[in-house]
Amino acid sequence: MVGMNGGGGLGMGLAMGAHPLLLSSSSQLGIGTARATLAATRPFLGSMTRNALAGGLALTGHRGFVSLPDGAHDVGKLVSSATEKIGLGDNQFAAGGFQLALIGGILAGIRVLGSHAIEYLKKQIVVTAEFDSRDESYSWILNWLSDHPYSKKATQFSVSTTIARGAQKINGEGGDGAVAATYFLPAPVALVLPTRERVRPSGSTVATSGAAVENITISTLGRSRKLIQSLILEAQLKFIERDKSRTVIFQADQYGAWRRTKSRPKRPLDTIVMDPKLKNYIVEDAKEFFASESWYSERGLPFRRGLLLYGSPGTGKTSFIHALAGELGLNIYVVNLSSKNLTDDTLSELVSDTPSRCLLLIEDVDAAFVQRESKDAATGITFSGLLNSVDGVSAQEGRMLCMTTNHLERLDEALIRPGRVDVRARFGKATQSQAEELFIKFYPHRPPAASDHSTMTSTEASHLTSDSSNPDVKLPADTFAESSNSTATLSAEQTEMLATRFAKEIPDQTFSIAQLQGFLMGYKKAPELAVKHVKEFVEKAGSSDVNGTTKIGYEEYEKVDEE
Ligand SMILES: Nc1ncnc2c1ncn2[C@@H]1O[C@H](COP(=O)(O)OP(=O)(O)OP(=O)(O)O)[C@@H](O)[C@H]1O
Repeated sequence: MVGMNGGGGLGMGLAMGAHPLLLSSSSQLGIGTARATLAATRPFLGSMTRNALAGGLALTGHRGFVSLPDGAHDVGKLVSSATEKIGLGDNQFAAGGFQLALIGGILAGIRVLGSHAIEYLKKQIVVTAEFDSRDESYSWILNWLSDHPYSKKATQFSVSTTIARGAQKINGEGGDGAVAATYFLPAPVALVLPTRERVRPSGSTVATSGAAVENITISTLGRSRKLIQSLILEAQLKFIERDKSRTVIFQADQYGAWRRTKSRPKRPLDTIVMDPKLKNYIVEDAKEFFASESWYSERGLPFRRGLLLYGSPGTGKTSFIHALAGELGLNIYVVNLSSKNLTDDTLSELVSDTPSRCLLLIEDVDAAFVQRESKDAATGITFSGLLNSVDGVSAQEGRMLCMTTNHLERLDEALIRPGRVDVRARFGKATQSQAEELFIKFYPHRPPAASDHSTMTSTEASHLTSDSSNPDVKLPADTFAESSNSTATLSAEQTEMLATRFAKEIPDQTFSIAQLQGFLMGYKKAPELAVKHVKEFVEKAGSSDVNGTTKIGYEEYEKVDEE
């Protein structure tokens, strides 16, 4: 390789001999001798060529220019006779320039031919596969490389916060944490000749392109593709195996292609607080849909289903779709209609590029359009473009379109007509029983035991909550045992009692689950304090103090935590 590069440098230098700049420079360096020689006698043109050649070499920084290879003499003779033939022999300057150009051309030709020959040879003896970071196969290979034994010995790493899988995790995965996940990715060493390269897509600049693109190239010696094929298959299977317990989320990138953005552990359906009948209906409907492809094809119906979830912010629409995807074992493809990069064509391509079994999610579908009018002139998509993508001929069979909106009334009827939307579900604010359910799910508790002596009596519990507005209320001593995590000491019965008291204070269908959850977050380890302060929270609702995240009685909480 080094040799090839060295040769390349020499060829370049000589090819540049045809360049006027090099010609004039050459004059300074060695052409004086050449001119004298030329003036004396033409048969010495060869030596002029040699001098010019030496000048060119000197300019390229080549140290060995004084000892030219023998072949150069032959080239010189060839060039001299060519100069004679085209009648430039009388004009020294023209002849000199022509000679330099010719030599440069010949040697550049040799160099190009040489690199072609090497490329050809490489193709004969090396099989190469290239993986682009814009494609999912890149993640398979990265994952495979990072798991491979050689990577454990790797001494070079790159650190990434954008690759959600396929690397040794050092800090929480997939956008759930406050700090971006960070991974050690082994830099490839010679195994089957993998190389990794960071490139910027052609035509883009630092200012215009976002992230640079990376390539991994894997080469194996020999002519058989089998090794690389089995490696790719192994990498893919390994990756799929890892994904089984996770929901992968894809988003359109700036080039209009799907890009895996994160993967999350599957969200269990029972973490979603909602009307159980509605939950069950949607889940069963989706399961039935995915199991009835032949039913659709027998009737000539497009094998697609549309689901529209509408309701106030923070009522669980998006969370439910994530849980549904987990339940069905599908990945989610998210389209952001407000994206400036999205045009009718890219949307149509994206929709047709989704896999045959997936959830296609368009969030806040009202955000881009009010009725048929585009909200923002800069949005590249039209209403008819959206409709065409949703149900055009290119729309992928076997996918479920899920749309969410906070404003059903703003949607054009055409978008939500049967055929495009088959199931509409309203997500309302929390009922009292949902507030109670949320409380129980929020605080972990011991499973009920036959003889539980440490349980709080119902009198204690009612004393606590009936006096919840009283700051001097005495909390039962055993509720806050030695552990700083007081919830660990609560039995199921205690938690249920507290939950009932909590829910009693929550007015029906006034707060979203997100708001209530935000309030409880202020008392992560102290359910009793949550109950104590819930009345205050409700009274202050609507004021800027209560946005669902304010910690009321923070100092008190800290005190409890220290005990
Ligand atoms: N019904 C629910 N069950 C469980 N958690 C919920 C529920 N509703 C909201 N949450 C919690 O509140 C947060 C926001 O919920 P989510 O994004 O699903 O609401 P949304 O209805 O999609 O809101 P938006 O309309 O603003 O997008 C999440 O952390 C979620 O866990």
